[in-house]
Amino acid sequence: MEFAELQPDLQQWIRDAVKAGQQPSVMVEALLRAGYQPSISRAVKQCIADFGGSGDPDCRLPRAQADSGQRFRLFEPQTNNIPVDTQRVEVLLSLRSPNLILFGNLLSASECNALIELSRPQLKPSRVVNSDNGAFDLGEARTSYGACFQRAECPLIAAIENRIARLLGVSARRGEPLQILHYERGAQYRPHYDFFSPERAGHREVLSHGGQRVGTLIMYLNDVVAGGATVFPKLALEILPKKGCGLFFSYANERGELDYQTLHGGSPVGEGEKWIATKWLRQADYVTEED
Ligand SMILES: O=C(O)CCC(=O)C(=O)O
Ligand SMILES: [Fe+2]
Repeated sequence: MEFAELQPDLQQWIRDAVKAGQQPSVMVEALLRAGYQPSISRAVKQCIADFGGSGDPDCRLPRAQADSGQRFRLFEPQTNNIPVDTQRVEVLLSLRSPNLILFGNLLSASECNALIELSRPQLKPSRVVNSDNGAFDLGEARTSYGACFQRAECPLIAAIENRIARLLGVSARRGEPLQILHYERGAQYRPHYDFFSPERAGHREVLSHGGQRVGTLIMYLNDVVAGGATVFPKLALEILPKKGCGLFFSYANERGELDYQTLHGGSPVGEGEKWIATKWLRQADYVTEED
């Protein structure tokens, strides 16, 4: 059993034990007693190899992840009840290929409301990266309004980012700034890919900060009266927004290649309004000139 394939909370348990200097044999024994298969010892060995040295394990990437380039670890939940700090996160849907998980109860209602109020005064028309020249263009492909928050910009954002990091087993430093989007009635985000095309000149600059994007987490901040689903046209899948839920998907298939099945968009809001918060995750730490 590979360490990278374990549930995030089990990974965390093993990392914490390694960090605390626990003997591998004692850890394996405890895991076997808890009902894990003997192959769990392999995962423990990998964790020691990756995190056994000095430094804070939470801030380093497991080697398996770092080596695998664009491939995001397959997130395979074993339970639909994952306690992460203040929330009991539920798993409502899990798809292996592409890897896509719908989480319930990821954010509390008051966190959703607070994120909306925080961004209201800062909303500006959304832009898309022009793949030819790297400029951030306005366009009818995206008719929402957005606001952006630097990592850990305030305690609320930091708490949410830390929760995401623990849930997905990924350092918060790999996250881009949190983006809040507001769609009014009729507004939409046409189907697109969240990853960058390395061969397009305009994407080279964005790739220089932390490499390729590997996954997206869309958090729904309100209930939409009608429409506004996140749609995956190639999968014939529609996810209707529900306050507090989170939709995670990663873009690499089993061979580590970018998966074009992850084409997705926000369909037009039919009635009411739609608010989401998006966290994109990179291959490596996301750093900008300000860092
Ligand atoms: O509005 C949606 O549901 C999709 C948003 C999206 O694709 C994104 O933020 O990258
Ligand atoms: Fe997207």
